Amino acid sequence: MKGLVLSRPVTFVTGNAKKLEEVRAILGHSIPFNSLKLDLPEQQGEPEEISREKARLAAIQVNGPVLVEDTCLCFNALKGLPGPYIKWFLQKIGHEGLNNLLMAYEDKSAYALCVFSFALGPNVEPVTFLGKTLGKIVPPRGPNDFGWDPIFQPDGYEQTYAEMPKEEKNKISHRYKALDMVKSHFAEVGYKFETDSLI
Ligand SMILES: O=P(O)(O)OP(=O)(O)OP(=O)(O)OC[C@H]1O[C@@H](n2cnc3c(O)ncnc32)[C@H](O)[C@@H]1O
Ligand SMILES: [Mg+2]
Repeated sequence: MKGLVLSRPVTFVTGNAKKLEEVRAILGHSIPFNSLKLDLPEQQGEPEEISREKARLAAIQVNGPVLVEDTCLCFNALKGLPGPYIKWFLQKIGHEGLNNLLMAYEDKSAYALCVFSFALGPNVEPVTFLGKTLGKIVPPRGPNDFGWDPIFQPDGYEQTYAEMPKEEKNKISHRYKALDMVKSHFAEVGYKFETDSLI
């Protein structure tokens, strides 16, 4: 649908202010969007389906074009767990507990996975965009202001996500990579916006 005109900006639906901060920094004005704080139910299942279901629910509530994302932290020694359940693991056992999950394993490697889903509106099948950054789980280092950033050290870096400048994280992160795919999709489809209201 080349050049499809959207009657309103995309609504990025999230309950997480730190995610929103990074999405704003990464997207800039490339896609006109506003944000809506909705704590959508957390589904179970495979990351892509969780993200798609989130978009379906968001599109019904917003009754318009929506963007959502679900983030997973996957430990290779645990065959990808905690994965999409990282939020509960983080809440219940914290950074130390997450390190302890790998105590019995040599393999501390992990990857951060971000799955964005975009739906044009209610009852329109969402499209998903994945971004993955490889790294390893380490004892916490750096400011504790965003989730599991202090325990994730991306491959090729000596710093954890938490220790590195935000601009650096936003150039290499799982969120940056997934949003890059979102931007390419919007460019390919050539969405036009009637309103050019920006966030
Ligand atoms: O409303 P939504 O968008 O769902 O926001 P959320 O906070 O519930 O986020 P998720 O469902 O994606 O759960 C992912 C968990 O991982 C955390 N998280 C997400 N992205 C992160 C990042 O880039 N660095 C560190 N922690 C992150 C987030 O705070 C949650 O605890
Ligand atoms: Mg969530």
